[in-house]
Amino acid sequence: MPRPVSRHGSCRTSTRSTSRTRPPTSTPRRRCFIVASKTFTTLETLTNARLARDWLWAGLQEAGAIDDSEAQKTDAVAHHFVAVSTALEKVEAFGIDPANAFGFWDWVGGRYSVDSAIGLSLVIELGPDAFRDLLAGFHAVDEHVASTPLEKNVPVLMGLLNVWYTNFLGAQTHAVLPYAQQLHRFAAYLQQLTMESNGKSVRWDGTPVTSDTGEVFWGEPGTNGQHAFYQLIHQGTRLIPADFIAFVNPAHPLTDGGRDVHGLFLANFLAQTKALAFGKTAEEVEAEGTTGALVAARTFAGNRPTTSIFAPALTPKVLGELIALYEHITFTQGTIWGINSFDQWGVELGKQLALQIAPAIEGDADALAAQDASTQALLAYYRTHRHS
Ligand SMILES: O=P(O)(O)OC[C@H]1O[C@H](O)[C@H](O)[C@@H](O)[C@@H]1O
Repeated sequence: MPRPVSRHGSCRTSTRSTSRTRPPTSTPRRRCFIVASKTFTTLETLTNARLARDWLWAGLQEAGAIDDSEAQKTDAVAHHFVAVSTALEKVEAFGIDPANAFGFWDWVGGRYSVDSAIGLSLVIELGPDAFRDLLAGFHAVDEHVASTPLEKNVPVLMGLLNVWYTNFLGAQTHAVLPYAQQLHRFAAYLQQLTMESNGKSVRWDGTPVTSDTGEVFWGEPGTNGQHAFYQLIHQGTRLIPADFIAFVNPAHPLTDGGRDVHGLFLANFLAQTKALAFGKTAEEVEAEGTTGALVAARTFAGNRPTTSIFAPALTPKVLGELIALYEHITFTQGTIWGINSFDQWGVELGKQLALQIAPAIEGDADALAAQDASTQALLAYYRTHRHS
């Protein structure tokens, strides 16, 4: 555990972390920064950390709390910053005392780390009880996976279904459609989990895979999607398996003219999955009085696969269960495909190239000359049009 830090107020008294790109406006004396980066090398994270450090120094100097000496600036960082990282020597080089770093294990990939020390900002935001409940949700699903026969093992069955949709029915994408606005970023969360894990084309042994792997995960809250892209899921030419996620009890109960708003809302969830499963035959369309070419346009083939995930309420525990469910689904698919769901060399390449290109953006002639023609042209455009 990091030791408490005080003197300037700082990490012992502050209660909120920040991951904003603009520094907070309140007094720097009361700010504690949590820099969360496993490798402590990620360009965006470290840039934000340096900006926060500059902001802190400037604010403390303006308030007369420190002077411009290196000793006092170093001391300020030691008192106002903690880290969550596995790279303790880099944490120290930044100026954070490694004793003020929450560690975890280097084999925990970012996309699997919210339930590790990386969740520190969540502990602060939600409180330790809620975070414990979140962990209990993860644990419940882990136990289920470890102790349930494969034919009844929910994440295994869902993973196998995804392999079936992808490799036998030709599905390219997978939609996740929560009927809860609080989960409006859940599909984006799952994009890192599933696509970074299973976006691979060679197996563990280096041989090329012989079938498609990792689907494109995407989605939006159902109430938005059903007025937008559901049309393609209902009647398009592509097969799009979809997970519908809904909750019996709403976060904010409301009534409209005496009717439960959430009940009306859930009617949509049930209607959409029913329509996708059973469609509408030409006979049913004609029985409604439709004739001619419109009959075909109003006919729905149905048999579009969906999975309904229905829970009592969106609590921290249920959120933990949901995340763990998808983690195990991802692992199941990766296992069937024989790929390593825990590396991400494609992302690493982008990070390395960004470090090489950054000097070219700043005008370094050698770095510019080292780029390919397309990147050089884009850099030339940038340098021509950049203000000041
Ligand atoms: O925690 P860091 O080392 O800063 O990494 C942050 C992120 O960097 C990359 O984008 C990786 O692909 C992610 O898996 C990781 O979560």
